[in-house]
Amino acid sequence: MATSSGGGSGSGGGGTYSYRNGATHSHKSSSKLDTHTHKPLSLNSSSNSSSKNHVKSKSLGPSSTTQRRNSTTSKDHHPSVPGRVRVAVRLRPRNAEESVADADFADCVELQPELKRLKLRKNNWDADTYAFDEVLTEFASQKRVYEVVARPVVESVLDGYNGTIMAYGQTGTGKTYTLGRLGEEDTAARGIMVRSMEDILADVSLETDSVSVSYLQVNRFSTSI
Ligand SMILES: Nc1ncnc2c1ncn2[C@@H]1O[C@H](COP(=O)(O)OP(=O)(O)OP(=O)(O)O)[C@@H](O)[C@H]1O
Repeated sequence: MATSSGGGSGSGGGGTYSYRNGATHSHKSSSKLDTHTHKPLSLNSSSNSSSKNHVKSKSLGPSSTTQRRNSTTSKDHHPSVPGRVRVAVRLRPRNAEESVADADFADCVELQPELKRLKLRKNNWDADTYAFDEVLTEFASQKRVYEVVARPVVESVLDGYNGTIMAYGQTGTGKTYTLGRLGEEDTAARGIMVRSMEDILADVSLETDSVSVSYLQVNRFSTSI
């Protein structure tokens, strides 16, 4: 949803898409994009080892749900239509500069996490409301963001589906923080990429599976890998 870049007046609303089954998604926006794609992050089993009781074929389609592993978490995390794009919005805390300037974005952005809605006030009498699959406040931990946004996609990848996690938003809204933080100083700060790799590597067999990873950053007309 292109409207998930909530966070007016320089606040940090970053949208996060997650998607599985390998379809592409595009939207028209001049925002900078960070893309963490699971398609190149492919899992290839080099043998038909029976040591794994779940399928890792990339050719599985949505109709192959009967072949999916019996994962309660997968089901729990996919209460909605399987295969559709899910969109979350995360608001970052004010930074020091904004605090000093007493930026008033709190007055124009109102998160309603229970209702999974974000309200953008245009003025005292008018507001637009946007619905999301997840609404993550400035107090949401990296762990929580991973669990609600990325873990379902990682589990789908481990079931043999393609999946994509993409963060978008204007500069400084927290895309790199959300996706790319390594957490070297503080492991609680680990971002989606590190946590995804941890879960994937914990699940695969290093003897029989191969894992490749790529991380893309799309900035208007340029892409860096
Ligand atoms: N949830 C958060 N909690 C605390 N600090 C955050 C959070 N999100 C972002 N920040 C901080 O905000 C600043 C900008 O974040 P970040 O670099 O991730 O933005 P970005 O969207 O990747 O920007 P750019 O598009 O310019 O690369 C950083 O200093 C980062 O540490």
